[in-house]
Amino acid sequence: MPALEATELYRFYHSGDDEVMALRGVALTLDAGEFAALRGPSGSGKSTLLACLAGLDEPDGGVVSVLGERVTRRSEPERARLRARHFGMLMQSGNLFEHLTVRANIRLQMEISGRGRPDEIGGLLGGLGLDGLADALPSHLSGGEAARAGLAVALAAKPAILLCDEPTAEVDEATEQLVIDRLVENCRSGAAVLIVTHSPALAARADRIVDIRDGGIVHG
Ligand SMILES: Nc1ncnc2c1ncn2[C@@H]1O[C@H](COP(=O)(O)OP(=O)(O)OP(=O)(O)O)[C@@H](O)[C@H]1O
Repeated sequence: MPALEATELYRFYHSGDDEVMALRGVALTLDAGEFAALRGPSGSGKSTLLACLAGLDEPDGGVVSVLGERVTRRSEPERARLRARHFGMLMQSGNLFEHLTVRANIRLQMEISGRGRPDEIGGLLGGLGLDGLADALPSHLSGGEAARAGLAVALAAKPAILLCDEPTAEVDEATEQLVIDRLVENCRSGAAVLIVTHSPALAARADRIVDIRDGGIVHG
């Protein structure tokens, strides 16, 4: 059984009289232990796809299943339960509660998912080059630090499926390698990993490249 399976996903947006077809019949299967990089130009549908896969957005057509359980066409509380149980997510923004420290954000994720231990937080942050920032508030972090703190939250519960939107967008090369190493590590421990990225270094470490154009997968 695949970790994540999407069939015939469609998503339309309306603005005024215009209709944008953000996803047009996307099919994607991701196995446990597989590391896939999702590439595509701006506006091609990458963030929309991630949101639909994670059950953060409801597609207008198609089905998403996680470990054999359907995510689509369920109530928000049911989708939230599936997200907490199976997913780690890093989106382009909104990954951290601004009034909570980095440590408290990670603890909250551990509590919601029922997995991970507070004594692991130091190691998690150290592994992402965030030593000394456990007690910082998100507003005191740089863009790159906030993305890595969001990634620490996503990794905290050792999710079966990890979905990340450009985790290395704002970091230097050495830090990028650190982030890639953590992603690969999680994948080797059995997670299915899908990363939206423009980074050649990250794509080079992926088992598989998925290319999306105009809401349709053209390769992978
Ligand atoms: N809430 C929305 N309302 C209307 N149109 C939207 C909305 N969200 C996305 N779109 C449109 O859907 C298409 C896909 O957007 P999406 O954000 O998924 O692309 P992307 O590949 O992630 O882009 P980027 O790399 O710039 O983040 C674009 O044409 C975008 O303008």
